[in-house]
Amino acid sequence: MFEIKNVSRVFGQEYALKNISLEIKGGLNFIIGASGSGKTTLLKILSGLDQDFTGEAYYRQQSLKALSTEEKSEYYNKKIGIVWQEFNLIDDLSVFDNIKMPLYLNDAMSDELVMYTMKQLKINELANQKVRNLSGGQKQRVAIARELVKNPEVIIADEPTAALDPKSASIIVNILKQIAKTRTVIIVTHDRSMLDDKSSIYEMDKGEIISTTLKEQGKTITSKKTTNPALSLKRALSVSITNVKSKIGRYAVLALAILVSTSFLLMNTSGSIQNSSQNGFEELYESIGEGLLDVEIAASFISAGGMSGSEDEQKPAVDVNQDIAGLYDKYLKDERVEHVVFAQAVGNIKVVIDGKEHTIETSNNVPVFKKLLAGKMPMGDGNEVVVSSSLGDIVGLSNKELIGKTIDLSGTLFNWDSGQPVEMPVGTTTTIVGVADTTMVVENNGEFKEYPVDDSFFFSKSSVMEMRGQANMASKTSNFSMRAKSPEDMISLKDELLANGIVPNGRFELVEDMVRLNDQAKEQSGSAVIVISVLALVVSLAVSFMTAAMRKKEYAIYKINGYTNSHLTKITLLEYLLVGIAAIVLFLVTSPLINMAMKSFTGSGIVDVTTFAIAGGLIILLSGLCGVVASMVIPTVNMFKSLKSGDR
Ligand SMILES: Nc1ncnc2c1ncn2[C@@H]1O[C@H](COP(=O)(O)OP(=O)(O)OP(=O)(O)O)[C@@H](O)[C@H]1O
Repeated sequence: MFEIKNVSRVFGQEYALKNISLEIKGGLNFIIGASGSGKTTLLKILSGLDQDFTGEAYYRQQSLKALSTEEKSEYYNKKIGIVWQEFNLIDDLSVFDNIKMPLYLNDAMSDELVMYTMKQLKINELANQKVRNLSGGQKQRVAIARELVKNPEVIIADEPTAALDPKSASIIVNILKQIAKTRTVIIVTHDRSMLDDKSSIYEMDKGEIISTTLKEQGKTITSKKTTNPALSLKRALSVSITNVKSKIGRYAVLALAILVSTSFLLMNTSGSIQNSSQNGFEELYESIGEGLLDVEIAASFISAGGMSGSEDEQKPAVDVNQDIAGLYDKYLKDERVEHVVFAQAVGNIKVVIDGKEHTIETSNNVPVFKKLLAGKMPMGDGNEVVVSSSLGDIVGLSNKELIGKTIDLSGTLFNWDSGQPVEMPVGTTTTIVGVADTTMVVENNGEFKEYPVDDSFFFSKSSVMEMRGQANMASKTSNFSMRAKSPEDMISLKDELLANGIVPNGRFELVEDMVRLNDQAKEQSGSAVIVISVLALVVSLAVSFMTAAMRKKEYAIYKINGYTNSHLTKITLLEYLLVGIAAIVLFLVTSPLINMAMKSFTGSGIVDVTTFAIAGGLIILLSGLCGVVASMVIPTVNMFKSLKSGDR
């Protein structure tokens, strides 16, 4: 069965095996000798674990030195079974799952075979117990059962009784002797009490065979025709599920770590970083109103000395005239503009509504637009108007009821064409399309005061033109005001107007300061979030790597039962896929909490389906990455070192 010809193994200058030759046939075989005599070195060669020797070693004419990775996998899974002094079972798996483990690579996998073997070894009642709770003798029986289900041609036992009490040791020896009746058993030991006169005995000393006692051979299993062990995706998933279940705490921590890093990464990717200075904006909006973002364009105004700059401030007040023709139409369709309204003041207004005439008090103020309360802005082609909500109080109609009413409006306009104000009567029949809050907010020493401006009417272009025509005004263009969609849009509009030689009016400095502050805070909280997410990512990867490193012995146990690196990588990646799925479920369950945390940290939360989809994708990506990092440990596993750890 085994043929060893002139084999030597040297470590440094020292010979662990010195030109030994032996043949092992069927039945029970003992390799004995004192500590350091070379028994383990020989065992490693017989089991294909050490291929770095001189001479020749064959198993059934197959060179052990030339075994490829695939051939080794087949050798371990179908031809030989190794029973170790320290059992080498997976402590967190049940007795049943430990014994079944090699069978996933085997076409003949069946739970009945596992049950049958457990019965034979009288451990069937322990089937569901975790291995870590068993006695040494019970563990060794589980280890033997795991090797037996493979139906191997040879069982090699390395000091199988050394860790057992005498009673358990004698049970194990008897079991091995029984097994030797049907297949080859090789026992490596220094315990001479195990020997009997029916077994072949090879005695070693200082790396040499010093005596050989050959006895009549028992039965051997005729060489089996076997195939390369394969692990289907379904079976790999079964192994992964069993593993995850057995170490649920470890995988829960991983899922949690992935969840935390995803949450922080989400703050970067979903662009939801807001910040505390947003509150500053909100406060301003609340006190000043959305009018904070208004950009006013006037054909003429009196400048107190320019927009800013100490030099300009010294300049005397000047009349500024600028050509604003066409600008209303231009900005009506601009992406950055929320709405455009004419700032056309009409005095002595009388409104006929539902046949009744109402007089509106003249404020001598330009119309004030704080906020649209109902309807829409007067930006259509026909005669349209937005009125103050105070009109509703005067005529006894709600904001909603006002909308759609056609009114006759009359009043006066001042024509300045001659340089002197000439009051002209005007009138228009127009339809109410919206109702606005027309309260004026004035800031005085940091305090905001509100004044109602009831004669604020906002006309569409055609109504304004109609009235300006009646007042014989030469200019076809009235002053107007446009509201930017965002602070950034407002600044961009101002810059564009200035570049085109138009001086606009608005609270630009205030908004510019806010934008600057906002950007700074965004940058700071953005980099804090990046640092935290990178940290969380590193922690997840480190936890994965460390967990994998802690599993080296477990991976070695799989390998000595025939699993290849690619089988184990498949299992590990599937485990991390399961972790990812668990993290997604955890994310969905805890999303209200995560939402709250993100809101308090960044000012905005995860609310929409897109964010949830990104979260799902990120979790799977991260789990995959952790799986890949964990899998990198697999090829580095030194089987013999991991399985004999602490033994040398
Ligand atoms: N990896 C190694 N590196 C260096 N020396 C080694 C190594 N493995 C074995 N040796 C040496 O080879 C000799 C034989 O060791 P081996 O482990 O085969 O003996 P053994 O009979 O199995 O001993 P024990 O019963 O104590 O396990 C010893 O002198 C040992 O120090």
